[in-house]
Amino acid sequence: MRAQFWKTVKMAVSEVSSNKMFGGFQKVFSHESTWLKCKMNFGVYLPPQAESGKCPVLYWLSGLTCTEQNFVTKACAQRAAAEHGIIIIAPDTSPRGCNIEGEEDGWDFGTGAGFYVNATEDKWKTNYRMYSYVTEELPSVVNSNFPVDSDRQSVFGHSMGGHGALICYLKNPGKYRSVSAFAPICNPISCPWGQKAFSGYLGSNQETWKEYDASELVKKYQGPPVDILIDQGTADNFLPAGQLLPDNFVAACAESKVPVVLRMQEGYDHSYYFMASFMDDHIKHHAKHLKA
Ligand SMILES: N[C@@H](CCC(=O)N[C@@H](CS)C(=O)NCC(=O)O)C(=O)O
Repeated sequence: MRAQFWKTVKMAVSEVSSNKMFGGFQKVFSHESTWLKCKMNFGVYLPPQAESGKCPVLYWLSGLTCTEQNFVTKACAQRAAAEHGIIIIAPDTSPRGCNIEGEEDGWDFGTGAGFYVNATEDKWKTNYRMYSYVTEELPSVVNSNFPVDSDRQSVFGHSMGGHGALICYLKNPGKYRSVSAFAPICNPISCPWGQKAFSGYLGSNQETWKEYDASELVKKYQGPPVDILIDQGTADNFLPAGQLLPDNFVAACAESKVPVVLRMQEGYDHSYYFMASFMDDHIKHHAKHLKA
């Protein structure tokens, strides 16, 4: 029998599903989140290399309306993760079932739309703390339950989660080795989705919003050299709708001399079909940094 030393650690998680894939396992676990005060699911892809030793870890943050299932079933990330020996963690996008009035009223706020911020408004602040959940609680759960090399972690994501990845990276210099995003909401304080979410979770003082806006945060970034990769489809209908604003982020990066590669991908939309098409590139980008 192969060594599975990490299974001796006390498990604070319970397995929901497990499917062998590319020699490793795509699993889903649930746990009781202390920070969010509810039960949360997260996906874990364990590459074959995780059977015999520790592997670097890549956190994926999904977009509006998603659960952990969207990435697990539609992103086509497992083949490259197996090839490079990287564990991928894919959490849900918000707390669920907290019985907060208005939580289920729309698809772009409340359930499925946590925006990776720590809410400060009374109604939301007890549960909607996705920033601390993905940067602190979840990594400690993951590090204590899976064969993770915790010094080697990176983050990427899509849309709301692409922005989440950028802010997790920019707010924590040195914590993540690399960052990338698909069609991120680059400047939430200047777009309808972001303005709705930030006014709801953070209140009316727009100065506090800047602490969670990548185009603002990059202007004051001081940390290790950055190598940001962003893919954006030209046929993404949220681009002309002014929700994504990649040019604002690129301009802010130029102002602060932070290098960024924005690739405009001809004819691709906002969907997981688009992301699946470039997923290998993103995992290769992270592998370069995680294994350096
Ligand atoms: N409300 C629309 C748009 C929401 C949307 O496009 N969400 C993106 C993230 S911003 C997504 O990943 N949807 C789930 C999927 O495509 O699997 C819908 O529910 O389809």
